Amino acid sequence: MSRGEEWGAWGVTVAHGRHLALDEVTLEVPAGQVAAVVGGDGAGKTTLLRCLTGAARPRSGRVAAPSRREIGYMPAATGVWRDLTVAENMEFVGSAHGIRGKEFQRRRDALLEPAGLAHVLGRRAGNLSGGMLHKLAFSAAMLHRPRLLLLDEPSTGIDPVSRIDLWRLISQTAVDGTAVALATTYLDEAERCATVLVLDAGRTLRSGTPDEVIAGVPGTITAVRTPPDPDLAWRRGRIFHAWHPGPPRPDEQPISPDMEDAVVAAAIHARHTADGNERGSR
Ligand SMILES: Nc1ncnc2c1ncn2[C@@H]1O[C@H](COP(=O)(O)OP(=O)(O)OP(=O)(O)O)[C@@H](O)[C@H]1O
Repeated sequence: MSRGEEWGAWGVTVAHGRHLALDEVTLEVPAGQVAAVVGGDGAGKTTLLRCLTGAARPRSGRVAAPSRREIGYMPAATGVWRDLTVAENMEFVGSAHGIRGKEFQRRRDALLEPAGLAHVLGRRAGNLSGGMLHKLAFSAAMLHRPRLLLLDEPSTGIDPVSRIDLWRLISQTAVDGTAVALATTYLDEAERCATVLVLDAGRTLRSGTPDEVIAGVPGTITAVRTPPDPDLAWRRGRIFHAWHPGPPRPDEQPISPDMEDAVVAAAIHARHTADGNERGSR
């Protein structure tokens, strides 16, 4: 695929029995960009990535993805073999893709050097730190130069410094022209992606650029010490942010929301609308 073409899923619905894991969801993944899929447990993030790999078959909708050999996939559990060394993990993946000899070594070194793993080739993966393990999984997923890279919660559970390292690798991969889609529960990570798709129980709550998602927050968000309604508020450090569906009241000073505010407010709004509950509009 050359730059400018686009992989993705358009209007896909995936059902498990009567349960809809995805309900007419669209995700576009252009080359050279990182597209984030965010949402809580069971939102449908993994199912959407699995649609792009061909492992999940939508009941309706359209998927455009390269062949499986041109997809890199890093599962949430990393997919690394813990009993194998770093070098053996890379060799195993390399042989599965038919990459051997000098070409393999060049590619392995080009990935492990920036990942900070070149000096631990002989260490068992099970003895790596969490951050190193995730960077090894990322390197293995990138070994065959995939056109589409899918990362399922790549930075969950790793320390903040490793998160920064991993993000440097992810950003460079997109800059080099790969199309990247990742599932994450970290909203600060979503904020730095080209596009964000916010899922909740298989439905699209919001999608667009981070600025569009933040600008699309309905109602009013304020900063308060004591929330008037705990169901419509969330903690931000030592204070709370509170949402209501109407315009700002005369005594209110609305805050400028960030991605976390936007996503939480969108989820509360969806619940509020589904309930037909007008508590917040007084
Ligand atoms: N094979 C399956 N059979 C039945 N239900 C499934 C199957 N796979 C996923 N689901 C259901 O589909 C919904 C979406 O799951 P999915 O794993 O895509 O969510 P997620 O956003 O990745 O969350 P998590 O991080 O918790 O996995 C959930 O309700 C889940 O229980």
